[in-house]
Amino acid sequence: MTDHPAAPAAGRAPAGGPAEGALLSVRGVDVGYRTGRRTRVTAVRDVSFDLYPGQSMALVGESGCGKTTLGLGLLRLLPRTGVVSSGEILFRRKDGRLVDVRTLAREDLRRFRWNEAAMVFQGAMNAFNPVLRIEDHFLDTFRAHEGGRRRPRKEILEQSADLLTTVRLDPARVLGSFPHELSGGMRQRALIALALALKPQLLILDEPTTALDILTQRSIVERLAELRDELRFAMVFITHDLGLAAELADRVGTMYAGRMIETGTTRDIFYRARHPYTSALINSVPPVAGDLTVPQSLPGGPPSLTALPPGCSFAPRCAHAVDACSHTRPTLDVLRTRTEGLSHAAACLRTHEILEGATRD
Ligand SMILES: Nc1ncnc2c1ncn2[C@@H]1O[C@H](COP(=O)(O)OP(=O)(O)OP(=O)(O)O)[C@@H](O)[C@H]1O
Repeated sequence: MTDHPAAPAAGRAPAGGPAEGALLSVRGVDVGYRTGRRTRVTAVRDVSFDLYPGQSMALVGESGCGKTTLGLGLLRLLPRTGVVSSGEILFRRKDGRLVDVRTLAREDLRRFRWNEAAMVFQGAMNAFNPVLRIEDHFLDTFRAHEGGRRRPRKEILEQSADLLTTVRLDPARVLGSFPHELSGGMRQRALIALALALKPQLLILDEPTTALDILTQRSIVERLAELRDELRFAMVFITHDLGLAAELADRVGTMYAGRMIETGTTRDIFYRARHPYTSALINSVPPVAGDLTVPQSLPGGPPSLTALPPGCSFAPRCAHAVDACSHTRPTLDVLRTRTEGLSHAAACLRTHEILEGATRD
């Protein structure tokens, strides 16, 4: 059963300027990488969404679909060969001003990162400088990003100790340690504490618990959810782990070949997926809820970014594809309108026809 009306699309998702009350309004963002003197690939195409304060959005999709590129692009942390080549990244700053992250000047961008938005990468070992103790990372971060009076070391270390305690680490053990002296889980927690140091309004987490054992993953995820409730930061959570997405996210965006092809509440996506790719992704792993069914593999892989099919990028792998799918590119159409960016939208020409087949409940 579904509560979706089998009605025509209610409009395109989302368009126009910034959404009222949103922390982040992403509009038509493309991100490209230079691959040679005259060659470039577009790894993220025409992505738009709104994120509201305190919301948690998971980005899911197979490897190479553009999740990390989008996350890096939002904070302008792309490698030198990468560039946000079009669109707007509108962000409501702590002082209430709306800025386009794309146009921030160097110094302003430096203040924006950590203070307003921070990113936690996969594999904290690479994020830490191996020759600096954890306490030095905190000192450097606070000093580099706090303007005005230079605070005494003791005061910063006390604050750092409090932050480490919030992620359930023992500051007496951790502050004086070098990164390699900590376990992977401890390092990842320390990195989350560091990312939260300047009370950002947005945290982008890229596979923050991959490579950790399941119990450590669980405890970090639970703590993150609690911290989000306490501190009200918004999260963009990049993951391959659909179980984690279901647990930590209010909403999910599915990415395929650089586009966001479905977005909705976590319930929409896991129980009423309306894009065959999202359904296939969910069916390829044991269910996160409901009856135990046999996972079905999804043959093939995403297309090369340099040779995208003219119509729907998923058509060559899609069991529901018809002729039109190979030449008409579907737009991300709203299927069910909700406020605060929680509308359910899918980019599939056949959404209404394949409705029943795509639902799980
Ligand atoms: N520095 C780069 N130069 C050129 N192409 C790149 C670069 N980084 C990523 N890409 C390409 O951009 C596309 C998107 O990659 P991205 O890492 O964003 O995907 P992803 O969905 O995050 O994958 P994963 O889940 O494996 O991290 C891929 O085709 C990738 O090959």
